[in-house]
Order: sequence, then structure tokens, then C-alpha cells
Amino acid sequence: MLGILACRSTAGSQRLCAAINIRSAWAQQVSIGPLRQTGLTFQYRTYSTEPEPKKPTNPAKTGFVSRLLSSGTGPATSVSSFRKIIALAKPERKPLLTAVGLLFVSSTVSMSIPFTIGRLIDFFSSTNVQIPFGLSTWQASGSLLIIFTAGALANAGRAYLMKMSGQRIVARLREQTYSAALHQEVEFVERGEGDVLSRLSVDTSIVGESVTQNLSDGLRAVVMSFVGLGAMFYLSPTLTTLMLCVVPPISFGAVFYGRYLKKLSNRTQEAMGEMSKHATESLSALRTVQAYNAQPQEELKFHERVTHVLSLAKKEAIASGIFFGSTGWSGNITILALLGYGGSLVSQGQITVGDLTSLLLYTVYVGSGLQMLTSFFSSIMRGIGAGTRVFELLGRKPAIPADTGVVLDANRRGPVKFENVGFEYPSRKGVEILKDFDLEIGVGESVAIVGSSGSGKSSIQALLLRYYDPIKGKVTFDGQDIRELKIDSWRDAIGIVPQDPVLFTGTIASNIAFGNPTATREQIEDAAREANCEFVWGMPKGFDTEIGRLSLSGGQRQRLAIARALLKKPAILALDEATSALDANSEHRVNDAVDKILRKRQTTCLFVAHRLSTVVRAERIVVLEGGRIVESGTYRHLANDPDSRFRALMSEQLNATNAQQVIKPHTSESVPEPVVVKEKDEEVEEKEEEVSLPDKK
Ligand SMILES: Nc1ncnc2c1ncn2[C@@H]1O[C@H](COP(=O)(O)OP(=O)(O)OP(=O)(O)O)[C@@H](O)[C@H]1O
Repeated sequence: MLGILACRSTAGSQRLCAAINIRSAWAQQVSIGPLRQTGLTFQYRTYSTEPEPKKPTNPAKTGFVSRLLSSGTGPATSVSSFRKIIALAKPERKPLLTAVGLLFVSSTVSMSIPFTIGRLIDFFSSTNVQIPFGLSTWQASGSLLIIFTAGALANAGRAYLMKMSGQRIVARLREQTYSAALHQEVEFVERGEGDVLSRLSVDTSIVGESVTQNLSDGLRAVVMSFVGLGAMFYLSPTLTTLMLCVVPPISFGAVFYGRYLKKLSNRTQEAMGEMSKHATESLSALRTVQAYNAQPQEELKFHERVTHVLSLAKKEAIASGIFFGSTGWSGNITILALLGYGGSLVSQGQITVGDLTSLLLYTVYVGSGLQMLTSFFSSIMRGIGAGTRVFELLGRKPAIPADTGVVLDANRRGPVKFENVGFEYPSRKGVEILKDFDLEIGVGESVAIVGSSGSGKSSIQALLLRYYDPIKGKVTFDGQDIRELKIDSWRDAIGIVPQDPVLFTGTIASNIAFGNPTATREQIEDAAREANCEFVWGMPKGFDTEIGRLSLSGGQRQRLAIARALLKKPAILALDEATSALDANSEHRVNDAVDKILRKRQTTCLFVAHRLSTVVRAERIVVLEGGRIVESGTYRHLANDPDSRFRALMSEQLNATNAQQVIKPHTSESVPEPVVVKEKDEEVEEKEEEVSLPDKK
């Protein structure tokens, strides 16, 4: 038995109107394994089916919408999320309303198809039936062609407007989410608490789809179900009542069983994800696997995961078999029952063959409409689940607020002071990294912090940059608590050279000008010259060389990072030295760049130092142990004290990096002089000549 089924693929993009076997029509009413069908195999998370913790609520006080929404997330969040999703559509009011108008036109045309087919069958099978309005056959055919073309055009317009509105909403939402993520405190993003990337890509798409595509499908489903039912009652109330007793229960049964199948399919997908994760991990570490002859072990682990996938797939196969068998069977039986009873009504002359055909077609429309309605609600729930996550990020107040505080004057200079600072990482509450930490660094002074790995050196810099705030005490600049300063103006005052400088996609020039988009080429070159980046001039494309094609050494990366920091003309330079050793030449070039900074500028320098050659350059050295300063003094002072912790620490490090080089007590002649702040002097110019850095034009 042939019927026309209006069904929608789970990809949510295509409407298929096809003459298909009624048995498969029943089977198609539920979507099976939609993740696989849509190609979204990476998206394992489900939204509506896994309720998030619910907030206690008084059910008596919540309305229908709240109760409906509360099945997925906490009612209050869901309702506000629902409102926000609707609010998102406001700027798209015009195209969306036009699309809804077009939807009614196209739905009216498609809902008239079963009726038209019935009339056509009656017209061709009987001589008594007249064409309405006294039209000739050609005129009627022409009118139908015009009506169907208008319906198709309306449908095309609706699809375009809905799609574009959805995409514009997603684009706006993505930009807002990205901006919100960039302004969060680093902990939130870096530790993956925010799961920012999935909110940015997947969740925003789901939200956009739920305001446009789902809304359109929901409206179409309402039209299909109600208009279909109305038409059926008009054609034959008795047959429609019989149909209503049979079709909706079977339809809903099929939908719910389909959901069970979908869950099974999701579990299979998850297991497959685990399997691929394992394979990716061991294949990407193939050298280690082979070095330890761990292939049999890895094969066994992979076998366990494959077996798990197989057992789930078997369950899914059995469930699918039952599903297709039973839906096909019940569909055929229902059609048979309707045909049997309908046939008897035809033979009694109560309805025509055309009416019966129209009725059967409307039955399929109504069944399909009901299925679309149930999936409409679950899509809305999915949209709300995703929306809650997106709006949570959009509405999240960063722990370090971006828009409060006084703007720091770019020319202000003053000492940096850590006063009785206590600090622990938010993710490791109770573990104090810094305890009663006191340190003052004068204007233009250079201080090197040394200490064993994990003693808290980098944490001091993290506090200086306000990636975190201390839990006790304060950090001040020129006597003012840095928490009172507007964060961007404070960070503008600091040039940071991290342990492992990050270079972004783009040219060398754009990397030096990172955060300084208005810097001129001359300023960029000056900064590079000052940071001893002579290697840039040696490249065929110079500052326009794309970073992606380069393989830069650690020293070169550090010098580029120094240039980037210098371009800001910072009041404070915070340099976190790489722990890994640089070759002698690179080390010399980095240190020479540092020397130039120390000599030329009134820049306060805070080094996290690992290399002796850097340590000696600082005017003062502080030794950190267990989050406290245990020693402080000049290099000469500390190195000459045979019992100093500094000596022990440096000996350990030297022994580790160079077994030959053992630190000896220095005589006053052999200790290198720390670099003290001077006015611009000749020595620097000499050095610049030595390395033949390109002259400033
Ligand atoms: N983001 C973080 N969250 C939680 N703990 C952290 C974080 N960063 C560092 N820690 C911990 O804080 C302690 C101090 O780390 P920090 O990086 O400041 O030490 P460090 O002296 O700079 O070490 P290294 O010389 O190895 O770079 C360590 O125990 C480290 O594991």
C-alpha cells in the first residue's frame, strides 16, 4: 500500500515528501541512531535525557511551561534559559515572522494534497464528479500547477529565512560566548571547568537551531496534526474516530521505543569513542609502546574495548529487529483494519474511493505530525539544556572583574610590594603555595627568584599579573593595592616573558605586536632590535615571515617574547626563564637582551631564574622555599656564604646540567657584577655593534 509521508530527516534540514511503502513509513516515524545519521559522532553528550541537579521548587507555584521545562533542567534556570532563547530571536523578528507566514502557505498547499488526490481519483473513476468552479481539466491542472509551485516557493523562502536567521543568531551567540570566555579568570578556562570549546561550537548551534528550525518544525507539526484531523473528520467522522483509537497509541509507542533505541545507539557511540581514544593514545605514543614491547598489552586493552562495542551493537541489533518487525506489523494491521472498515463504508456508498484514499493519506500526515511534535519538545529541551550552558558562561562574573577599578596611568612608576601574601590555587584549596610572603622591588630594580621546582616561583608572577588574587595580604604598586586597578590598565604596565612563549598563527611582526595592534613597523623593529632578534633580518621575508613555517629555537622564541614585552614599554618586566638549557650562543643573546633592558630602562625586573647566567645579572636574589623567602641578598653575598641555601641550590642545578661545572666560592674578583641601572651607556652600543644588528633606518 502506497502512501505519502511527510517526514523530516534527523539532520533537521530536509523535508522529504516521498511515495513510500507504508510499512517503512511506520518505521521511519522514529529516528534511530541519529548521531550516526547526522554525522555528529563526536557529540556524545545528551541534554534533555540526563537531568541536571534540580533546584527545590514549589510545584504549585510553577506553571505548565515550568513543569514541562523542569523535566530537563532546574525549572528556574530552564524558564529563564527559555526566555533568553526567545529573546535571542528578537533581532530576527522580521525574517522569522515572514518565514512563519511562508510556512503557513506551504503547509496549506501540502495539506491540500491528500484531498486533491482523492478528488482526482474520484474524477477519473466516475463520470458523475464535476471539477469545482466549472473549470476545464486543463484549467484545473494549470491551477494545481500554480498552487504547487507557489507552495514550493514558499517552502524554499521559509527554509532560507529560517536557516539564515538561525545562523545569524548562532554567529552573535558565538561572538558573545567567545568574548565572555576571554574575560574569565584563567583557572576557569584552563582547567576545562568551563568546557568553553563545546559551548562555543556545539551548544551555540543547538540553541540557534532550537529557535529557528525547531520552531518551524513545531509549527508545521501542529498544522499537520490539526488540519489533518479536521480534514479527516470532514471526510468521515466514523472512520476518523476508529483511526484515532488505533494510530496515536501505536505512534507514541513507536516514538518511545525509538527513544530507547536512540539511547542504546548513543551508548554504542560512546563505547566507540572510548575505543578510538585508546587507539589514538597508543598509536601516537608508538615509540614508547615499541620501546617497552607493550604491543600485546595494548592489543588486549583494545580487544576489551572492541568487545564492549560489539556487545552493545548486538543489543542494538536485537532491539532494532524487534522495532522494525513490530512497527511494520502493526502498521500493516492498522492499514488493513482501516481499509477493511473503510472499504465497507465505500461499498455502502457512505464515502467514495477518493475519500478513503484521502483519509489514509491524512492518517499518515497526522501520525507524522504527532511524531514531529514529540521530537519538537525533545529538541526544545535539548536547546534549553545547551542554552543553559551557554547563558551560564555569558552571565558568569569572572573572579577577576574586567571592568572595575581605577585606570592606571601608563607613565606611573613605583615599587612593587608583596605584603604578607598567602596564596592557594582555587583548585587545590587548603594547599598553601605562598605563606606570609613579603617582597619589595624598587623602581628599576632587578630581582631574581630562585628555588627548587614547585617552590612557588611562577605563582608569584601569576599573582603579579592577577591571574589569581591572594587569599591573604596584598600586592601593591606604588602603594596602591593592584586589586583597585582596572585589570587591563594594570596588565598594560607589565611585560611578560613566559617559560615557554606562545607564538600565534601569523607573521613575526604580528606576533611581536600581539596585544599592540596599532604598533608601527618601526616600533616593532626597534623592539626586535632591543631584544636581539637579529635572526629575523636574516629571513627572506623578514618580519613578514609566517610563524607557521618556522621552526624556532627556544632562545629565538624567548627573544621574540622579550621583543613583544618591550613593545609595551612596560613599567615591570616579568621574565620566567625556561627550565631547559639553551645553547651557549642563545643564552648569550637572551642575556645580552636582558642586560640592555636593565641598563637602558627604568624597568622593574622580576626574574624567575633557573640559569646561573641570569641569576648573576640581578641586583638581588631571593631564595624561595616552601612558599616563603628563606634568603635574600646579592649574588656575591649569597654565593660566598658556604652555608647558604642558594649555594646548595645552585650546586644542585649545576650538577644536574653540567657535571663538570661545580660552583666554587667566589673571590671578589671572580664574581660577575650585577647589572645596575645606568643612563644609556656606551657599553650597550658596543655590544650592538659586536652582533651587527641592523641599524635603525
Ligand atoms: N594552576 C594550578 N593549579 C593548581 N596547582 C598549581 C597550579 N600551578 C602550579 N600549581 C602547583 O603550585 C606549586 C607551585 O608551582 P609553581 O609553578 O609556582 O612552582 P615553580 O617554583 O615555578 O616550579 P618550576 O620551577 O618547576 O616552574 C606546585 O606544587 C604546583 O604543582
